[in-house]
Amino acid sequence: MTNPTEARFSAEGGNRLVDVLITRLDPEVPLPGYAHPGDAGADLVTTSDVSIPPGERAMVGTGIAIALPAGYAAFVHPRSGLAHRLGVSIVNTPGTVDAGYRGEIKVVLVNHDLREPAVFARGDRIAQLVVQRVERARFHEVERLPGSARGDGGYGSTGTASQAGGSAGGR
Ligand SMILES: O=c1ccn([C@H]2C[C@H](O)[C@@H](COP(=O)(O)OP(=O)(O)OP(=O)(O)O)O2)c(=O)[nH]1
Ligand SMILES: [Mg+2]
Repeated sequence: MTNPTEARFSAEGGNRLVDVLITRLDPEVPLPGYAHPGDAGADLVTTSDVSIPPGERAMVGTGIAIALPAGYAAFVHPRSGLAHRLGVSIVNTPGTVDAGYRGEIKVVLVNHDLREPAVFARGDRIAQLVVQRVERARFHEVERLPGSARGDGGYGSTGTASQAGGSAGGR
């Protein structure tokens, strides 16, 4: 594996696998692990014990650094179990790890619960990393954009009621 910037692939089940170089900044942390075949996210652990007071946030280290191939990014996503059980998410979800980033992957956890502190021990799985192919845009400035069915409607313009009956104009 001499050129980390060139994507190399293999296959496993339905997934295309891309090789990603990784170093452990903390020799005791496990490599990011996929819990099941086909899972999109590989779990990341915290290297420190942390207690996040109600409504507050904390940046935790994961003890790993990676070199993604060019054309890839990794996204740090929350774990749904922590969200459901504890009210814990990630402030900047999903966090973006650029292909050129060689520092430690860190996670900015937030405790949305307003009563209980969120307590994690070193080695607990606190987030998941999703590696994805990404495009970069070439931006072409124009006077007028082409028309579309949506136009400038957004921010709830379609309402919340079911549209199964085909009625337009939501509320
Ligand atoms: O959850 C995250 C998000 C980012 N990063 C690292 C990798 C990423 O490549 C770098 C910069 O992230 P981002 O571009 O989101 O932060 P910024 O505030 O724009 O910082 P910068 O000015 O360094 O780009 O920080 C993490 O370790 N975890
Ligand atoms: Mg940035």
